[in-house]
Amino acid sequence: MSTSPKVCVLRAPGTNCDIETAHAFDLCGAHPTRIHLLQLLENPNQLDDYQILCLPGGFSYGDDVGAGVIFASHLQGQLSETIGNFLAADKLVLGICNGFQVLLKAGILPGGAKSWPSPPNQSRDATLTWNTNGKYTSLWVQLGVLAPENVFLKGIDQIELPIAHAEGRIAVSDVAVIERWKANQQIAMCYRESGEAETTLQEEILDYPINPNGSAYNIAALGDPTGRILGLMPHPERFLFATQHPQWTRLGLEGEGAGIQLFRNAVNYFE
Ligand SMILES: NC(=O)CC[C@H](N)C(=O)O
Repeated sequence: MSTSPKVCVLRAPGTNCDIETAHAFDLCGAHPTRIHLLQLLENPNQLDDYQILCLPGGFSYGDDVGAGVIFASHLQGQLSETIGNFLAADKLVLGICNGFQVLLKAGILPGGAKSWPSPPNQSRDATLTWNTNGKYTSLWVQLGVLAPENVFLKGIDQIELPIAHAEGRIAVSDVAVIERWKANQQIAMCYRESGEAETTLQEEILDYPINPNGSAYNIAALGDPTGRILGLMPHPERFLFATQHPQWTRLGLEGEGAGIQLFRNAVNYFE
């Protein structure tokens, strides 16, 4: 029996990408509902009704303390058990930009269910921090997929998407972290030059604007070891239609934008 998944698009004060993210899931036949974090805190059990949890982009709590930190502390605190149940089930989690920052700062990534619950103030082996250029940066980037088994990335080899962030640089405590991610197929996407035949993980940090934020190993997205969680800095919900691409006339693009495939893959998982 095929069912359309219910999607909880969880927003907090300062989230600003929830409407278009819900629209992306809607276009793919899912049933998205935008839920405010304060509503979920009042009744955490409502999350059990959903198959996909999506944390959209924006400026939750004004990026005070650090992008995603306050939102993350709510997930680690009052919602710890609810999130734990969600992660343990055969369900999907997607974090886009600020949502990725929340997933990483809460400890939902990189370990997923295995490393939950994740107490606040625990030392982390990776974080998202300020772009090397010290500025909020908004441009289109080329990405290569390195984890084709991640549910969201099925059938995508490379993709062009926009980024818009100030704290998008992946930093890791040491190279052993990268080795572990590599072994578990957790390095989901990397910034790359356009026109290259294949994407390889390379230590050399590619120059701006190819790698727009100076991320270690040019990493743009991470998954958990099961491939059911994805966090990415680029915004797939901003490329649902060809006409959203800045060069759509020159390139002769028509119809859908490439970003919609991530949402469709998530919906197809439940068929
Ligand atoms: N577009 C976003 O989600 C931005 C995330 C975050 N506010 C940052 O600037 O890093």
